[in-house]
Amino acid sequence: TRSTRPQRLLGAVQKNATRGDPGSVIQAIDHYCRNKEWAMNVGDEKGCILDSVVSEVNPATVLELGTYCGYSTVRIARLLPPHAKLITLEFNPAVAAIARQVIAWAGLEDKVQLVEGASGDFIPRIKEQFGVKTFDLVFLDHWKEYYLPDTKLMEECGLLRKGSVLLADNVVCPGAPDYLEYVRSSPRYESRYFKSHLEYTKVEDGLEKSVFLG
Ligand SMILES: O=C(NCCCCCn1ccc2cnccc21)c1cc(-c2ccc(F)cc2)cc(O)c1O
Ligand SMILES: [Mg+2]
Repeated sequence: TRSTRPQRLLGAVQKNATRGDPGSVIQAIDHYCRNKEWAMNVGDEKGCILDSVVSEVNPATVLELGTYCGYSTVRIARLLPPHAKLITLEFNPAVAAIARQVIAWAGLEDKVQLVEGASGDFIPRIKEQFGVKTFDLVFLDHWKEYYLPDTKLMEECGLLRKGSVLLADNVVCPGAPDYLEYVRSSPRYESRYFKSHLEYTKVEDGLEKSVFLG
């Protein structure tokens, strides 16, 4: 049977990237998705904005909602300090299996814990199951209609502290209008939009960075 897009993306990594070299994994994915076959990675342009936010926050604990093939997981994990932890959640087991191999090819498996499941079930269990108190950084890149309910759930579960940073992908395309309205109007967040483009295209998109004020 025909291979899947994630399988073909992994093939491009194994063919073109050097084991243990996260930069070459990032480059291999971007080259493949720009020249051969589009895929919904955060991409190189928004990826640079992601890099700058990760470097600024210098997080000890990171939550990523929406692993996909592990592109943004690799981008984030390669910048983390030695004992920092990144928990990433993927809904689709077949996609998660690809992401594990991409993360391993980059040599970053020790910094990353990939969990399979749905955010609504997973978020209330994080404290108890993963021994995490609060997250310094959350990267939202899963179902766009889940951004708002999951943010409220993280608040309710006490997973955010004064200064926690939420960074949301795709707030313009596909869009997360209710989430944007919430973080931009709530007195509990200081929000800023980083204008960019939908990965590998000229279509407008951007990242919304929102600092939780407690
Ligand atoms: O849909 C997107 N991502 C989400 C994929 C599914 C996530 C499923 N999932 C993972 C963890 C998890 C936990 N709980 C519940 C569900 C969960 C996405 C789409 C586009 C896009 C597509 C077509 C187009 F024409 C323009 C733009 C671009 C992006 O950058 C995207 O990120
Ligand atoms: Mg995205």
